[in-house]
Amino acid sequence: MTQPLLVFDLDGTLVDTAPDLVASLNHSLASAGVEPAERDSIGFHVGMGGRAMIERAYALRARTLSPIELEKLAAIFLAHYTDNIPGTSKPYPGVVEAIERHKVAGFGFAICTNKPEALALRLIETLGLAPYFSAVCGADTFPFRKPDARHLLETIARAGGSPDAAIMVGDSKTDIHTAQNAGVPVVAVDFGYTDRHVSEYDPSVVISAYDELTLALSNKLLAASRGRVAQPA
Ligand SMILES: O=C(O)COP(=O)(O)O
Ligand SMILES: [Mg+2]
Repeated sequence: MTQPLLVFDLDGTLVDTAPDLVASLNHSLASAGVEPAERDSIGFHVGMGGRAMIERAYALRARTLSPIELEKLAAIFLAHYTDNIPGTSKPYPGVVEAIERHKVAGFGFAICTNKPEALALRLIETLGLAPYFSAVCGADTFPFRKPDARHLLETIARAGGSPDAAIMVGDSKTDIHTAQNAGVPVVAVDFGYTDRHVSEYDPSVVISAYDELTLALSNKLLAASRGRVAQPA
């Protein structure tokens, strides 16, 4: 029997990276003489990568940003973020316990993130989480990325799993649509980085804390999807 698999998104799902992402954003803005941004003003853009955050900060100030300036600031952002990993980033409360109880029950684990793979690896290694994950696939691991179903399906394959024995856990529209495109059930956390409440994207289930990610819930989701063959959109 294929080992059941939990596939986690990273930013906003497994690890709360927002404070460090905003710190690196503000470092890059300072290099251009732009005043710092508040975390709340960046909103869900914090989960969309450095360029999206920089564009958001400039738009809030009605400042123009040329493509060249954007690339320059994005490089400054990335260097600062990389140099400071893990910063103050921490796994969300209860996530390690949820992983542990699934591990004892025979589950494997993978990460499917739109963070660059090297940054994702560095983050989970410095947080001591790397040994749990048999595959860590980022935005640049394949020629496609979430919401393309193949990002999730290839992550599952690398981890030795199967789409009909896998569950995605994510915090955003992108994660939910990726899982839906792949025919994989999806647990949405409601405490991550999202533009609208995750329930609006029709995930299999919404949780507000990791103690709700029980074995009973995972087994129920797997039982419901067993026998269905994933059809990439
Ligand atoms: O960094 C990003 O673009 C988003 O990362 P995530 O897919 O882990 O949420
Ligand atoms: Mg996320």
